[in-house]
Amino acid sequence: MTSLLPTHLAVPSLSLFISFGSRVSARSVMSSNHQIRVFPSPAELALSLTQLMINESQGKSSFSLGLSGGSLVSLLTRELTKTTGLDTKGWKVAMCDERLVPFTDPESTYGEYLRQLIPSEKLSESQFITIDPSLSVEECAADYTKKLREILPGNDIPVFDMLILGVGPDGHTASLFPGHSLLQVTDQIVAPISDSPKPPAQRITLTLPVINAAKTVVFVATGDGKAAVLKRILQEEESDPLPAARVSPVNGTLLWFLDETAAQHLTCPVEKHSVL
Ligand SMILES: O=C(O)[C@H](O)[C@@H](O)[C@H](O)[C@H](O)COP(=O)(O)O
Repeated sequence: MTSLLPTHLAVPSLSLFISFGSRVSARSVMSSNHQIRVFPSPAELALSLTQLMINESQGKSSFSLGLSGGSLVSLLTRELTKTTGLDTKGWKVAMCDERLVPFTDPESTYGEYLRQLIPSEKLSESQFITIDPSLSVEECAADYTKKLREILPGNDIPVFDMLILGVGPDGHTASLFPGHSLLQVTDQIVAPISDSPKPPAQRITLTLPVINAAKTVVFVATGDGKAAVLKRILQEEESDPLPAARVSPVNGTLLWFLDETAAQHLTCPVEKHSVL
């Protein structure tokens, strides 16, 4: 099959287009800037994701990347640490959201990337844009806003090259939770949250305007626990859409990277990929 994506977003893989059923909503229709890719296993997904990151950053003097926490950390770092010939010199890595805890706390997302990634020397600590966990959550969001504006100057809304997001079984993404007032924020690029339903309660998060300004947004979801919510996000037209369903890059590309278990309830068109 010929990919509709720009060549830098095409992933070298055996891919087979399949269309399931007839229940297709506007959200789930694949287009040149919206694709759902399904992999036989999380390992194949991670390999393809790494290839995508390499393709997108190749030949660029700088590559701004936002990473999420949760299960993504080990899925991604396991693959990145064994990738050879990776040129990450220009990479600047921010967090799509971060928990307000010291970096030594196992709950710290940056702390986890640090522990799992730095020993492999694929990235250095200085390439990460980190929060200051000694601040109050409001000050922390303001400080992180300043740091992001420094690395991504020139636009009212900073434009990341790539954001990698997870999705919770409740449909949250980054630290944007269903029904939360942060979903309405339009005048901040980083917002504080003190009542996160997923512990720890205090976090900072990118807001929807900055997520939707990114050039490429990749959602990663694996496992049974995500299957039901993915069907809602990708196939239902809800009057009050779940946070992950509100992600729709204005000028960018939206890619869903799922394993077969997470995609088990989808009846919309998807691309099946196998890279091993
Ligand atoms: O603080 C965090 O945990 C995240 O950054 C969060 O937004 C995560 O991406 C989702 O909760 C999915 O997490 P799982 O993949 O672990 O379910």
